[in-house]
Amino acid sequence: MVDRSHKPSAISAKAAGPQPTVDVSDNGVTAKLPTGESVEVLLHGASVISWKSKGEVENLWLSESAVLDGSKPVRGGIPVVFPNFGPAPKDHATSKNPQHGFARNVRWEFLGKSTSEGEASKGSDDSVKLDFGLYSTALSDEARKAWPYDFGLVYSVTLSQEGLRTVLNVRNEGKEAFEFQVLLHTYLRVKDISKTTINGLASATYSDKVLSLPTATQSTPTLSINGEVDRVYKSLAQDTTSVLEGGKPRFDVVRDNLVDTVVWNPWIEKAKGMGDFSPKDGYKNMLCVEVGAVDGWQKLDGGEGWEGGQVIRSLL
Ligand SMILES: O=P(O)(O)OC[C@H]1O[C@@H](O)[C@H](O)[C@@H](O)[C@@H]1O
Repeated sequence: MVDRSHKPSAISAKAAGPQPTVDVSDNGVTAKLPTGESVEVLLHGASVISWKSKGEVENLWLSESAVLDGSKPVRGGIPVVFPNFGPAPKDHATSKNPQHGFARNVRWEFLGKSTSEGEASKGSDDSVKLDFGLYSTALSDEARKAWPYDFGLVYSVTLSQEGLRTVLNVRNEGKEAFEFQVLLHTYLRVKDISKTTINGLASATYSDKVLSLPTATQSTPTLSINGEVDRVYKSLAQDTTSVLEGGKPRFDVVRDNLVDTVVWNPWIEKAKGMGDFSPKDGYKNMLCVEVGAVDGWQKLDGGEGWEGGQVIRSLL
């Protein structure tokens, strides 16, 4: 029977409510939820450059002199590191690639958005997912020569009230196997690095680039940052790394199919040496907690796929 009561159904009542907005420009994509959260992604490197929680709190640190015109990687936000982490090793197929690979330094394609309505009964929120793609066919001849594999990357950035999810899907579109590393180089914004601590790394093995130590063990349950830090924590048992401010939870960074985490803060001298790092005392307001698969290599046979990512929760 046709319902002529004109009572809105639960579904249409929800659909009639405010919807997420997505603005696409030549340079990037911005999405905003009706509850106030927002995310901004540059097509250059598919770099997330802003993620705000309800109340307009910016969660990511972006250098005031970050170069956003596509001529170099973005200093801040979340650059995507692929297919090599750090300087490419001489004896590997990535050896001709730049530091941290090419993905953060090329223009990606916006593939589209999808929105989903939350269901209170399942404890889920409204969310908006933005998909970005990068294919070997879009690389310059020079970049293709340096790393001559056929690949397809899809990077999905999902904004919800719960937090920000960023997931990278890698496909080997060719016949020949290739090896890669992945890192989501997240610059978290903190109020005061001297009051910031990190939990979730206890007893983990790490390499320390500042002290040139190939192997060390995290002896304290909590890590404080009192100087330059550049460590690769490997094969972490816990999937969550927590950042606290003044002892209060500020961020949870949850890894999915990624077992390593880099902790980086350049401190005074290294910050001075980076032309695109400002203000120069900006190291006091940032902390990189970078989830990845960077210890050794992921091997992907022709036609195969791999996926890994993170959810960052802002706990204010
Ligand atoms: O200056 P880049 O290439 O963005 O790299 C920044 C830092 O990135 C971190 O992931 C590395 O562990 C550091 O060694 C490096 O200095």
